[in-house]
Amino acid sequence: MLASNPLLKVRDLTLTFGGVRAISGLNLDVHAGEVLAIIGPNGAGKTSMLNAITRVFDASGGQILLKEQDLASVPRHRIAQYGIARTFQNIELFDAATVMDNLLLGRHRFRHGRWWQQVLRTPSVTRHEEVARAQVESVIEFLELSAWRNSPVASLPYGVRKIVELGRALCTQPELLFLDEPASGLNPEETRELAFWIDDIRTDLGITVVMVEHDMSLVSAVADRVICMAQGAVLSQGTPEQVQRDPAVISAYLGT
Ligand SMILES: Nc1ncnc2c1ncn2[C@@H]1O[C@H](COP(=O)(O)OP(=O)(O)OP(=O)(O)O)[C@@H](O)[C@H]1O
Repeated sequence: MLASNPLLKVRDLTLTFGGVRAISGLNLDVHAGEVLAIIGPNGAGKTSMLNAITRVFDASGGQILLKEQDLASVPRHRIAQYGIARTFQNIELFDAATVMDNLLLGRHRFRHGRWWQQVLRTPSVTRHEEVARAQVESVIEFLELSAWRNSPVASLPYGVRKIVELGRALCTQPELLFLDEPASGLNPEETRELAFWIDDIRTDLGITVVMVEHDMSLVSAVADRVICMAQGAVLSQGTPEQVQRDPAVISAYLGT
């Protein structure tokens, strides 16, 4: 049974781009400890929803409440401090930098001290750097990335780059993790592996996961709950089976 007090509440959210209404009065809850999948036909507003919650775009109206705290006025660069991390549809990593350096960037929100303490490398700055490295090492171990640790990201297979991006998000030690089409570009075997990682992230690390995903094999394998969006709002929600069988969902996908 779902906890009565959601971790995240989205209420009457609206997002417009010029004359286009990408999100239109969206209401949804995310419960602590769940894996929630957001599905829906192209243009349904899934990525816009994710961008509004993670503050890439300013919503035109409505509320985004994380434990009752409204995120609407939180600047994008501070969202990680609220325990929120995300990955992107098109992987966003520093290609020339190594896996290790990309993961260390994920620790940015924990950077300690004023600029002069950083320059002088005071003991407390050094201590914080050690903690950062230890956290990065634990993520490398968790996601089995040690073989790639010193490789530039540009030299890695696509599927590994996706896991590195997931790792960078984990390095921020989030409470709530958003994944934007994590299976896109992966082959069926990589998608099956991804399902295990997502399950481990929820079970072993206790992180709540919200993923926007088209691949129903991944959704069925890991999602506790599915929300189908259409035209910027929630069309249907339930278990993966319930939503897949909903005639309204079938007709939204068929465009009828
Ligand atoms: N930056 C933008 N500027 C203008 N219009 C946008 C922008 N981003 C999204 N839109 C429009 O908002 C609507 C919702 O798009 P969005 O990308 O959120 O849908 P989606 O459900 O994620 O689609 P897909 O599954 O194809 O990624 C679409 O009509 C889209 O053209």
